[in-house]
Amino acid sequence: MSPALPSSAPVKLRSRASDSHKGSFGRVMLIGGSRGMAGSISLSSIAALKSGSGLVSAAVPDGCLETVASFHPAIMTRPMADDSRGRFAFEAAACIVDELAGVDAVGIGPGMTTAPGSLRMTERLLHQVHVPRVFDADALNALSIIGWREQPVSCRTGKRRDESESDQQESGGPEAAGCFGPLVLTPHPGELQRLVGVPAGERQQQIEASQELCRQTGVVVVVKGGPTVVVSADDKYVNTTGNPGMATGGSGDVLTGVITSLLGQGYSCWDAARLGVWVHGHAGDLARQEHGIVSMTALEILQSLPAAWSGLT
Ligand SMILES: NC(=O)C1=CN([C@@H]2O[C@H](COP(=O)(O)OP(=O)(O)OC[C@H]3O[C@@H](n4cnc5c(N)ncnc54)[C@H](OP(=O)(O)O)[C@@H]3O)[C@@H](O)[C@H]2O)[C@@H](O)CC1
Ligand SMILES: Nc1ncnc2c1ncn2[C@@H]1O[C@H](COP(=O)(O)OP(=O)(O)O)[C@@H](O)[C@H]1O
Ligand SMILES: [Mg+2]
Repeated sequence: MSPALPSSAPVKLRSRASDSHKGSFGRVMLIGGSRGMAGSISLSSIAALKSGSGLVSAAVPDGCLETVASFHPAIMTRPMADDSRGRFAFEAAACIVDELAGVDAVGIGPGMTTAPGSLRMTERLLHQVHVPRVFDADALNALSIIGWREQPVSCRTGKRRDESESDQQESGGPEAAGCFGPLVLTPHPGELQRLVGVPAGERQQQIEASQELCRQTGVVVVVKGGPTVVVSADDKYVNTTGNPGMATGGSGDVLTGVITSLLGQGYSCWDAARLGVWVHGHAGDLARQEHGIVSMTALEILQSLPAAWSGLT
């Protein structure tokens, strides 16, 4: 029996002009990975490619560069300083802002660990980078650890107040809407518990706390689950695709790449998050159809993205 046709996508896919070139569809960078978790950032990077990005780079700890590079020849890799355990070193954070010159969107977090270098990297991405960003996995854990909402941040400059005397006079703090620029958070319930302090089992309360977070900071939150709910300051979207076969390691890493790609193509955070979760769930449904709910893996979700996107063009 074939599954029911999917409900329609919440956002219309943009058409491609005949004179478009790779720069027309966004240059994106995925940041993450570590020794032992090179697969996660590879899944994200390939998902971005398969979601239409013109150019995809992966910034990874030097020690896992060859592994990440070997998964797909079209992914460019940027070696970043690593520590003795194959995680981002503190020095990696020093040059990440320069690495992002000319990049249209960034996704950070999968497989990154919460090593000191990763915490610093996340902090830089939060305060010093203003292109649209997706924070997932360990970037979310890093936010919880660094106490991102308690830090006095200038909405105008993005600097911490103690970094700039002139900011002392400015009104508004990190709680003012839009402080962090265009930013999508993609927590699963465990990560969300760390972020907002509401237990993973309390789904409705987690959604409400996420919306409060959106109101205070201007971010968009993808509350993962079955079904995933996308939350903004004044709206909620309940996704209609996906299935429990997607409860398999790496499926969220694929989503990170999909949403980052859409941000790089110019979709707003709200549209990129809604369209991203929809097509990701649709790919999951196609993977289930072909491989079954028991055996499907994140790799099959990734490999179903072309068919999922084709249904929209
Ligand atoms: N191939 C690779 O390289 C892969 C690498 N990966 C990388 O691994 C790193 C760790 O990420 P993670 O998500 O595996 O672990 P973590 O953040 O500790 O969260 C788990 C905790 O949250 C709780 N929890 C409650 N509800 C939950 C829910 N619905 N969904 C999920 N969890 C839920 C859960 O509760 P429990 O299961 O114990 O009931 C547990 O206490 C990260 O860098 C990631 O990118 C992965 O992407 C996989 C593929
Ligand atoms: N029961 C389910 N029904 C629908 N989707 C699910 C279900 N379980 C997990 N998913 C989806 O799979 C993904 C899991 O993300 P995440 O937990 O971050 O995985 P990982 O970190 O292993 O890549 C999310 O997009 C989530 O919505
Ligand atoms: Mg995850």
